[in-house]
Amino acid sequence: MIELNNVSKTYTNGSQVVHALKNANLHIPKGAIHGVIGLSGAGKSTLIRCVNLLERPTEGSVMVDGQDITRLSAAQLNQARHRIGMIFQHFNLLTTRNVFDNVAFPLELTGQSKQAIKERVEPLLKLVGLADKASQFPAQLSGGQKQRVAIARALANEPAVLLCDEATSALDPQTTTSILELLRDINQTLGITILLITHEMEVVKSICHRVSLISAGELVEDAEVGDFFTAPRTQLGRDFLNDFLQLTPPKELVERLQSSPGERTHPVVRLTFSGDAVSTPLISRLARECGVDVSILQAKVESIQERTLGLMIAELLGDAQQTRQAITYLESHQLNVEVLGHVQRND
Ligand SMILES: Nc1ncnc2c1ncn2[C@@H]1O[C@H](COP(=O)(O)OP(=O)(O)OP(=O)(O)O)[C@@H](O)[C@H]1O
Repeated sequence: MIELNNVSKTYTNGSQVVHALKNANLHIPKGAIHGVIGLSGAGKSTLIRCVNLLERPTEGSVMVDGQDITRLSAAQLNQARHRIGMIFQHFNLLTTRNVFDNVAFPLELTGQSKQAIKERVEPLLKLVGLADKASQFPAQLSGGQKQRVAIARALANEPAVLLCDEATSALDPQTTTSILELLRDINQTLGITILLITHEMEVVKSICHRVSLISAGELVEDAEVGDFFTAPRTQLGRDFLNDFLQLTPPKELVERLQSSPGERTHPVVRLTFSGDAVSTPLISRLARECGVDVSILQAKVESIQERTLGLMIAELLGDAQQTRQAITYLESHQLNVEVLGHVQRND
Protein backbone atom coordinates (compact mmCIF):
# COMPACT_ATOMS: atom_id res chain seq x y z
CA MET A 1 0.00 0.00 0.00
CA ILE A 2 2.91 2.35 0.81
CA GLU A 3 6.29 1.88 -0.84
CA LEU A 4 9.35 4.05 -0.52
CA ASN A 5 11.97 3.04 -3.05
CA ASN A 6 15.48 4.44 -2.57
CA VAL A 7 14.10 7.69 -1.20
CA SER A 8 16.60 10.39 -0.23
CA LYS A 9 15.94 13.92 0.92
CA THR A 10 18.60 16.59 1.13
CA TYR A 11 18.00 20.06 2.56
CA THR A 12 20.30 22.85 1.48
CA ASN A 13 20.48 26.05 3.51
CA GLY A 14 23.14 28.26 1.94
CA SER A 15 26.38 26.32 2.27
CA GLN A 16 24.86 23.84 4.76
CA VAL A 17 23.69 20.51 3.33
CA VAL A 18 21.64 18.11 5.50
CA HIS A 19 21.04 14.54 4.31
CA ALA A 20 17.79 14.04 6.23
CA LEU A 21 16.87 10.78 4.49
CA LYS A 22 19.34 8.43 2.85
CA ASN A 23 18.22 5.80 0.39
CA ALA A 24 15.18 4.73 2.42
CA ASN A 25 13.29 1.59 1.40
CA LEU A 26 10.03 0.74 3.10
CA HIS A 27 7.18 -1.54 2.01
CA ILE A 28 3.98 -1.42 4.05
CA PRO A 29 1.20 -3.84 3.04
CA LYS A 30 -2.49 -2.92 2.98
CA GLY A 31 -4.11 -3.00 6.41
CA ALA A 32 -0.86 -2.84 8.39
CA ILE A 33 0.03 -0.50 11.23
CA HIS A 34 3.69 0.36 10.74
CA GLY A 35 5.72 2.45 13.17
CA VAL A 36 8.95 4.33 12.51
CA ILE A 37 10.88 5.10 15.67
CA GLY A 38 14.01 7.19 16.10
CA LEU A 39 15.70 9.84 18.15
CA SER A 40 15.12 13.55 17.65
CA GLY A 41 16.56 14.73 14.33
CA ALA A 42 16.82 11.17 12.92
CA GLY A 43 14.56 12.01 9.95
CA LYS A 44 11.14 10.71 11.07
CA SER A 45 9.15 13.81 10.07
CA THR A 46 10.98 14.05 6.78
CA LEU A 47 10.14 10.41 6.03
CA ILE A 48 6.44 10.66 6.80
CA ARG A 49 6.10 13.99 4.96
CA CYS A 50 7.65 12.37 1.87
CA VAL A 51 4.71 9.93 1.77
CA ASN A 52 2.21 12.66 0.85
CA LEU A 53 4.85 14.91 -0.72
CA LEU A 54 4.60 17.64 1.91
CA GLU A 55 8.33 17.18 1.36
CA ARG A 56 9.37 16.19 -2.16
CA PRO A 57 12.14 13.56 -2.16
CA THR A 58 15.41 14.58 -3.78
CA GLU A 59 15.65 11.04 -5.18
CA GLY A 60 13.56 7.89 -5.33
CA SER A 61 9.90 7.02 -5.77
CA VAL A 62 6.90 6.94 -3.43
CA MET A 63 4.09 4.55 -4.28
CA VAL A 64 0.75 4.89 -2.52
CA ASP A 65 -2.07 2.52 -3.42
CA GLY A 66 -0.22 1.45 -6.55
CA GLN A 67 0.43 4.98 -7.83
CA ASP A 68 3.86 6.65 -8.03
CA ILE A 69 2.91 10.00 -6.55
CA THR A 70 6.28 11.61 -7.37
CA ARG A 71 5.28 11.53 -11.05
CA LEU A 72 1.88 13.20 -10.78
CA SER A 73 0.91 16.65 -12.00
CA ALA A 74 -0.20 19.18 -9.36
CA ALA A 75 -3.89 18.45 -10.07
CA GLN A 76 -3.37 14.67 -9.98
CA LEU A 77 -1.39 14.98 -6.73
CA ASN A 78 -4.20 17.01 -5.18
CA GLN A 79 -6.57 14.19 -6.10
CA ALA A 80 -4.21 11.47 -4.82
CA ARG A 81 -3.87 13.27 -1.48
CA HIS A 82 -7.57 12.64 -0.78
CA ARG A 83 -6.55 9.00 -0.34
CA ILE A 84 -3.90 9.97 2.25
CA GLY A 85 -5.16 11.34 5.57
CA MET A 86 -2.75 12.89 8.05
CA ILE A 87 -2.82 13.87 11.73
CA PHE A 88 -0.24 15.92 13.60
CA GLN A 89 1.21 16.33 17.09
CA HIS A 90 -0.46 19.72 17.55
CA PHE A 91 -3.72 18.77 15.81
CA ASN A 92 -3.70 21.70 13.29
CA LEU A 93 -7.42 22.43 13.65
CA LEU A 94 -9.03 25.57 12.25
CA THR A 95 -9.67 27.61 15.39
CA THR A 96 -12.45 29.75 13.90
CA ARG A 97 -14.52 26.73 12.84
CA ASN A 98 -16.49 24.51 15.18
CA VAL A 99 -15.99 20.73 15.37
CA PHE A 100 -18.55 19.93 12.66
CA ASP A 101 -17.10 22.52 10.27
CA ASN A 102 -13.53 21.33 10.87
CA VAL A 103 -14.50 17.81 9.81
CA ALA A 104 -16.59 19.20 6.93
CA PHE A 105 -13.70 21.30 5.60
CA PRO A 106 -12.03 18.70 3.30
CA LEU A 107 -15.49 17.75 1.96
CA GLU A 108 -16.24 21.40 1.14
CA LEU A 109 -12.93 21.55 -0.76
CA THR A 110 -14.05 18.65 -2.94
CA GLY A 111 -17.33 20.46 -3.66
CA GLN A 112 -19.76 18.14 -1.87
CA SER A 113 -23.34 19.20 -1.19
CA LYS A 114 -24.53 20.29 2.26
CA GLN A 115 -26.61 17.14 2.58
CA ALA A 116 -23.72 14.85 1.57
CA ILE A 117 -21.46 16.64 4.04
CA LYS A 118 -23.96 16.20 6.88
CA GLU A 119 -24.36 12.50 6.03
CA ARG A 120 -20.58 12.02 6.17
CA VAL A 121 -19.66 14.22 9.15
CA GLU A 122 -22.29 12.98 11.62
CA PRO A 123 -21.23 9.28 11.54
CA LEU A 124 -17.57 10.34 11.67
CA LEU A 125 -18.19 12.35 14.84
CA LYS A 126 -19.98 9.36 16.27
CA LEU A 127 -17.06 7.09 15.31
CA VAL A 128 -14.56 9.27 17.21
CA GLY A 129 -16.91 9.70 20.17
CA LEU A 130 -17.69 13.40 19.69
CA ALA A 131 -21.32 13.34 18.50
CA ASP A 132 -22.26 15.73 21.32
CA LYS A 133 -19.48 18.24 20.59
CA ALA A 134 -20.39 19.20 17.00
CA SER A 135 -20.97 22.88 17.74
CA GLN A 136 -18.02 23.40 20.12
CA PHE A 137 -14.88 25.24 19.05
CA PRO A 138 -11.34 23.80 19.33
CA ALA A 139 -10.49 26.10 22.25
CA GLN A 140 -13.29 24.44 24.25
CA LEU A 141 -11.85 20.92 23.80
CA SER A 142 -9.20 18.86 25.60
CA GLY A 143 -6.08 17.70 23.72
CA GLY A 144 -7.53 14.20 23.27
CA GLN A 145 -10.81 15.62 21.93
CA LYS A 146 -8.90 17.87 19.50
CA GLN A 147 -6.99 14.86 18.20
CA ARG A 148 -10.32 13.02 17.76
CA VAL A 149 -11.59 15.92 15.62
CA ALA A 150 -8.36 15.77 13.61
CA ILE A 151 -8.82 12.02 13.10
CA ALA A 152 -12.43 12.50 11.93
CA ARG A 153 -11.26 15.24 9.53
CA ALA A 154 -8.46 13.00 8.21
CA LEU A 155 -11.02 10.25 7.52
CA ALA A 156 -13.54 12.53 5.78
CA ASN A 157 -12.43 11.70 2.24
CA GLU A 158 -12.27 7.94 2.97
CA PRO A 159 -8.49 7.63 2.73
CA ALA A 160 -6.71 4.33 2.14
CA VAL A 161 -3.80 5.50 4.27
CA LEU A 162 -3.53 7.45 7.52
CA LEU A 163 -0.23 9.15 8.39
CA CYS A 164 0.28 9.94 12.08
CA ASP A 165 3.05 12.44 12.83
CA GLU A 166 3.79 12.06 16.60
CA ALA A 167 0.00 12.04 17.08
CA THR A 168 0.10 11.28 20.81
CA SER A 169 3.27 13.13 21.83
CA ALA A 170 1.36 16.12 23.23
CA LEU A 171 -1.08 13.95 25.22
CA ASP A 172 -0.98 12.50 28.73
CA PRO A 173 -0.54 8.69 29.06
CA GLN A 174 -4.24 7.95 29.64
CA THR A 175 -5.37 10.06 26.67
CA THR A 176 -2.58 8.51 24.59
CA THR A 177 -4.01 5.06 25.32
CA SER A 178 -7.52 6.10 24.26
CA ILE A 179 -6.28 7.69 21.00
CA LEU A 180 -4.18 4.60 20.20
CA GLU A 181 -7.26 2.43 20.83
CA LEU A 182 -9.24 4.60 18.43
CA LEU A 183 -6.52 4.26 15.77
CA ARG A 184 -6.46 0.47 16.24
CA ASP A 185 -10.23 0.42 15.92
CA ILE A 186 -10.13 2.45 12.71
CA ASN A 187 -7.46 0.13 11.30
CA GLN A 188 -9.53 -2.95 12.09
CA THR A 189 -12.99 -1.74 11.13
CA LEU A 190 -12.15 0.40 8.10
CA GLY A 191 -9.03 -1.51 6.95
CA ILE A 192 -7.02 1.70 6.70
CA THR A 193 -3.25 1.30 6.48
CA ILE A 194 -1.51 3.36 9.16
CA LEU A 195 2.04 4.73 9.10
CA LEU A 196 3.05 6.47 12.30
CA ILE A 197 6.22 8.08 13.52
CA THR A 198 7.09 8.25 17.18
CA HIS A 199 9.96 8.42 19.64
CA GLU A 200 8.02 6.31 22.15
CA MET A 201 8.42 2.53 22.38
CA GLU A 202 5.09 2.38 24.24
CA VAL A 203 3.28 3.55 21.08
CA VAL A 204 5.04 0.91 18.98
CA LYS A 205 4.30 -1.78 21.56
CA SER A 206 0.63 -0.79 21.85
CA ILE A 207 -0.52 -0.76 18.24
CA CYS A 208 2.12 -1.47 15.61
CA HIS A 209 2.47 -4.71 13.69
CA ARG A 210 5.91 -3.85 12.33
CA VAL A 211 8.48 -1.23 13.18
CA SER A 212 11.40 0.42 11.45
CA LEU A 213 14.22 2.11 13.30
CA ILE A 214 15.66 5.28 11.78
CA SER A 215 19.07 6.69 12.63
CA ALA A 216 20.75 9.68 10.97
CA GLY A 217 18.41 9.43 7.96
CA GLU A 218 18.88 5.69 7.45
CA LEU A 219 16.41 2.89 8.13
CA VAL A 220 18.64 0.56 10.13
CA GLU A 221 16.12 -2.09 11.29
CA ASP A 222 12.76 -3.37 10.07
CA ALA A 223 11.09 -6.09 12.12
CA GLU A 224 7.87 -7.56 13.47
CA VAL A 225 7.17 -5.76 16.74
CA GLY A 226 7.53 -8.99 18.78
CA ASP A 227 10.96 -9.63 17.22
CA PHE A 228 12.10 -6.04 17.71
CA PHE A 229 11.22 -6.17 21.41
CA THR A 230 12.79 -9.56 21.99
CA ALA A 231 15.92 -9.31 19.82
CA PRO A 232 16.75 -5.88 18.36
CA ARG A 233 19.60 -6.22 15.88
CA THR A 234 21.34 -2.88 16.37
CA GLN A 235 22.87 -1.15 19.40
CA LEU A 236 20.39 1.72 18.92
CA GLY A 237 17.52 -0.80 18.99
CA ARG A 238 18.91 -2.28 22.22
CA ASP A 239 19.26 1.22 23.70
CA PHE A 240 15.60 2.00 22.91
CA LEU A 241 14.54 -1.33 24.43
CA ASN A 242 16.64 -0.93 27.58
CA ASP A 243 15.38 2.63 28.10
CA PHE A 244 11.81 1.44 27.67
CA LEU A 245 12.21 -1.51 30.02
CA GLN A 246 14.32 0.57 32.39
CA LEU A 247 16.60 -2.38 32.75
CA THR A 248 19.86 -0.65 33.57
CA PRO A 249 22.31 -1.81 36.18
CA PRO A 250 22.19 -0.06 39.58
CA LYS A 251 24.41 3.06 39.75
CA GLU A 252 26.72 1.64 42.41
CA LEU A 253 27.34 -1.40 40.21
CA VAL A 254 28.05 0.75 37.12
CA GLU A 255 30.71 2.60 39.13
CA ARG A 256 32.43 -0.73 39.91
CA LEU A 257 32.22 -2.13 36.35
CA GLN A 258 35.44 -2.52 34.40
CA SER A 259 35.42 -3.18 30.67
CA SER A 260 37.94 -6.05 30.60
CA PRO A 261 38.08 -9.13 32.79
CA GLY A 262 40.83 -9.21 35.44
CA GLU A 263 42.42 -11.88 37.62
CA ARG A 264 39.58 -11.99 40.13
CA THR A 265 36.49 -10.63 38.36
CA HIS A 266 32.97 -11.85 37.57
CA PRO A 267 31.06 -10.91 34.40
CA VAL A 268 27.83 -8.91 34.76
CA VAL A 269 25.40 -9.82 32.01
CA ARG A 270 22.08 -8.57 30.68
CA LEU A 271 19.95 -11.50 29.53
CA THR A 272 16.97 -11.18 27.22
CA PHE A 273 14.90 -14.24 26.50
CA SER A 274 11.58 -15.14 24.97
CA GLY A 275 9.52 -18.12 23.91
CA ASP A 276 10.38 -21.45 25.57
CA ALA A 277 13.39 -19.98 27.36
CA VAL A 278 11.06 -17.97 29.65
CA SER A 279 9.58 -21.11 31.19
CA THR A 280 12.80 -23.18 31.25
CA PRO A 281 14.66 -23.32 34.62
CA LEU A 282 17.91 -22.20 32.99
CA ILE A 283 19.40 -20.57 36.07
CA SER A 284 19.36 -23.76 38.17
CA ARG A 285 20.72 -25.69 35.16
CA LEU A 286 23.61 -23.22 34.91
CA ALA A 287 24.59 -24.10 38.46
CA ARG A 288 24.32 -27.83 37.76
CA GLU A 289 25.89 -27.98 34.30
CA CYS A 290 28.50 -25.22 34.45
CA GLY A 291 29.11 -24.90 38.19
CA VAL A 292 28.21 -21.21 38.01
CA ASP A 293 26.07 -19.45 40.61
CA VAL A 294 23.86 -16.63 39.43
CA SER A 295 23.30 -13.54 41.51
CA ILE A 296 20.22 -11.77 40.12
CA LEU A 297 20.45 -7.97 40.33
CA GLN A 298 17.26 -7.10 38.39
CA ALA A 299 14.60 -9.12 36.61
CA LYS A 300 11.23 -8.63 34.94
CA VAL A 301 8.81 -10.28 32.57
CA GLU A 302 6.95 -8.26 29.91
CA SER A 303 4.12 -9.26 27.64
CA ILE A 304 4.51 -7.88 24.12
CA GLN A 305 1.86 -8.71 21.52
CA GLU A 306 1.12 -12.16 22.94
CA ARG A 307 4.81 -12.94 23.38
CA THR A 308 6.53 -13.14 26.73
CA LEU A 309 9.85 -11.42 27.16
CA GLY A 310 12.10 -12.12 30.14
CA LEU A 311 14.87 -9.74 31.16
CA MET A 312 17.53 -10.03 33.77
CA ILE A 313 20.73 -8.38 34.92
CA ALA A 314 22.88 -10.85 36.79
CA GLU A 315 26.37 -11.53 38.04
CA LEU A 316 27.83 -14.91 37.00
CA LEU A 317 29.85 -16.31 39.87
CA GLY A 318 32.53 -18.80 38.87
CA ASP A 319 36.04 -18.95 37.44
CA ALA A 320 36.85 -17.64 33.94
CA GLN A 321 36.35 -20.98 32.21
CA GLN A 322 33.09 -21.70 34.00
CA THR A 323 31.58 -18.28 33.24
CA ARG A 324 32.62 -18.54 29.56
CA GLN A 325 30.96 -21.94 29.42
CA ALA A 326 27.84 -20.51 31.11
CA ILE A 327 27.54 -17.73 28.49
CA THR A 328 27.91 -20.28 25.68
CA TYR A 329 25.26 -22.44 27.38
CA LEU A 330 22.83 -19.52 27.63
CA GLU A 331 23.41 -18.48 24.00
CA SER A 332 22.83 -22.05 22.84
CA HIS A 333 19.40 -21.83 24.51
CA GLN A 334 18.44 -18.75 22.45
CA LEU A 335 19.11 -16.20 25.17
CA ASN A 336 20.57 -12.90 24.10
CA VAL A 337 23.58 -12.33 26.36
CA GLU A 338 25.18 -8.91 26.62
CA VAL A 339 28.26 -8.66 28.84
CA LEU A 340 27.96 -5.26 30.53
CA GLY A 341 31.38 -5.49 32.19
CA HIS A 342 33.25 -7.18 34.99
CA VAL A 343 33.33 -6.62 38.76
CA GLN A 344 35.94 -7.60 41.34
CA ARG A 345 35.05 -10.60 43.46
CA ASN A 346 34.44 -9.84 47.10
CA ASP A 347 35.69 -13.20 48.40
N1 LIG B 1 13.32 22.42 6.17
C1 LIG B 1 14.52 21.99 6.59
N2 LIG B 1 15.65 22.65 6.25
C2 LIG B 1 16.86 22.19 6.65
N3 LIG B 1 17.05 21.12 7.43
C3 LIG B 1 15.97 20.44 7.83
C4 LIG B 1 14.63 20.84 7.44
N4 LIG B 1 13.75 19.98 7.99
C5 LIG B 1 14.49 19.08 8.69
N5 LIG B 1 15.81 19.36 8.59
C6 LIG B 1 16.92 18.59 9.18
O1 LIG B 1 16.78 17.23 8.77
C7 LIG B 1 17.13 16.34 9.82
C8 LIG B 1 15.94 15.43 10.10
O2 LIG B 1 14.87 16.24 10.62
P1 LIG B 1 13.43 15.62 10.97
O3 LIG B 1 12.57 16.76 11.42
O4 LIG B 1 12.97 14.80 9.84
O5 LIG B 1 13.80 14.68 12.21
P2 LIG B 1 12.82 14.02 13.30
O6 LIG B 1 13.35 12.65 13.52
O7 LIG B 1 11.42 14.17 12.88
O8 LIG B 1 13.11 14.93 14.58
P3 LIG B 1 12.10 15.35 15.80
O9 LIG B 1 11.73 14.07 16.49
O10 LIG B 1 12.99 16.22 16.65
O11 LIG B 1 10.96 16.07 15.18
C9 LIG B 1 17.53 17.22 11.01
O12 LIG B 1 18.93 17.36 11.00
C10 LIG B 1 16.86 18.55 10.71
O13 LIG B 1 17.58 19.61 11.28
